[in-house]
Amino acid sequence: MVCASRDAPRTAAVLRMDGIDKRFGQFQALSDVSLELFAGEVHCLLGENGAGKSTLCNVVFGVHQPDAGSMWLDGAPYQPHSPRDALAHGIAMVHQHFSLVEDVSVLDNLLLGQVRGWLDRKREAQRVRALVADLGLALEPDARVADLSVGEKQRVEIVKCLIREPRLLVLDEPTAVLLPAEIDALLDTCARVVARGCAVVLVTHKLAEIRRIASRATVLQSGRVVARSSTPSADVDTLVRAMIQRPGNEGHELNREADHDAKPAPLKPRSASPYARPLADEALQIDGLTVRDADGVTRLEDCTLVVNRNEIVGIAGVEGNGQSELGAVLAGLQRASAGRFFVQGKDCTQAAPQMLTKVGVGVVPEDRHAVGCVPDMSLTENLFLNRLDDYTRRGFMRRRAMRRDARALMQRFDVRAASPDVAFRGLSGGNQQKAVLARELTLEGLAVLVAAQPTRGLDVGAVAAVYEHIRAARDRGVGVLLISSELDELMAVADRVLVMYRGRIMGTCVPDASQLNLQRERIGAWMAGQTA
Ligand SMILES: Nc1ncnc2c1ncn2[C@@H]1O[C@H](COP(=O)(O)OP(=O)(O)OP(=O)(O)O)[C@@H](O)[C@H]1O
Repeated sequence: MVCASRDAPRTAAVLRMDGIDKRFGQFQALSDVSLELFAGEVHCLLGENGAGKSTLCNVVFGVHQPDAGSMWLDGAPYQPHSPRDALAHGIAMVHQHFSLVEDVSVLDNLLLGQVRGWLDRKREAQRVRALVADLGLALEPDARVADLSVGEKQRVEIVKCLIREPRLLVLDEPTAVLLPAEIDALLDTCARVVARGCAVVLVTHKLAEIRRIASRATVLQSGRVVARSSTPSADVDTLVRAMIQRPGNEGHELNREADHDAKPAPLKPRSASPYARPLADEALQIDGLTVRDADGVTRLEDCTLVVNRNEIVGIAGVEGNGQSELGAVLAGLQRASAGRFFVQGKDCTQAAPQMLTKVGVGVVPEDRHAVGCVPDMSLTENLFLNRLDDYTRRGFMRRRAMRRDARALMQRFDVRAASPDVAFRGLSGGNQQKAVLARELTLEGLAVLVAAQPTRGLDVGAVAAVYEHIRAARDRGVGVLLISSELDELMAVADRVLVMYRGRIMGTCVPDASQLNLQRERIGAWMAGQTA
């Protein structure tokens, strides 16, 4: 546990922001935000999805220019007109989404845009190795980025920033896609970085991270600062309350308070029998699905399982153990090398995504940016992407009807955006996720929902709402396959949990609150490949 930064001596702020306003069209994303960031400190930025955290980071990093207010860097006026300008001023940022070139090496990615003229690769590789060792990170400069895990890619992004020796490092939700061990490593890196005198801004929804690392915290709500703390680990409850409270409905919002890690659904005791719920017919039947990659490596092996109507089946496992391939095959995005799957008895093994939509398969993909949306289209179009035909008459789009229905979906799923007409790429990360969920959960004739990491990047309130939507779908007869790397989530929501390891199903467990510790141990062993 590292907390060296907490008592760092106070000096003048590295960066001071005074009365920052930012509008997108008519939408006020930031209002009168003032903030001070100090060397040797981790400053956590908190707030619901769409509160303005990324926008604020982007103002600091020169992606957006503020409409009002001023910034001061080490006491001098600071008005970055581009990220390049921010970098030149010693400010670096890791965004929510990776910006690496997949087909080249780690080293090439690290040096991209930095080196002009002749490059001494050997010397640069040594410099990278030294920095990486100093930060306690495991990273091989010659590895190809495409072969790295998500956690390793995140490390490359961070090293890419640190190699420039910034005085301020902005990390916009860097842990959303990481596994627990990777998060630990990242927080240790943060602690080391601040110990060297750097200031760090960390955007996070995870309360354990605030407790562990934050020197200071600021809460944004609807673009305004609503709370600050210089002792965040002691004030977590108050900060969460400030984050989710709305003027006029405090009582209601406080019910959503959660003093744990952004996964607020309580664990409810369950019946010991997996079949206490009346079993109707099978929604999804998977029979011996096998996926081999281009190199002939088996990624998914002889996967056989059934998801019944009115049932949520969870798939647990460390990421990279075949879950992605299973999700991709069921979404029609990848062909199986062997085996078949049936949706309500119909063989869909060769079906394309459009056909799967027709037979009632909703898919929340793990990477919504790659397959779940079209960023340049509007929010409305993305909400109805899989049913645009329903809104087309004689070759014309019925835009008014679409907009009306989009508004209704936005309200029902709490998708917060200035209007249904905004470009999807303009939505906050969490609101994009909510929009994809809204589209898939409201698919007409939904029979099977395949949801991979559906709560990734969502705030505490939104996570609870997603669990409710998934349970409601189950209760109206949908069979849900919930793929998640969060064991707590699966134990709270799923009726059965299957554990995958190296492409195989290792075991099944019916979550039971009275045996939770025992079950977690067993699942942990399966996740590590132990069968006994
Ligand atoms: N380029 C843009 N164009 C239009 N609106 C935008 C743009 N960028 C952000 N917004 C809007 O500003 C608001 C704040 O978004 P922001 O991404 O800053 O939220 P956030 O707090 O980071 O949320 P999350 O936790 O979901 O990532 C959102 O309503 C979003 O739709």
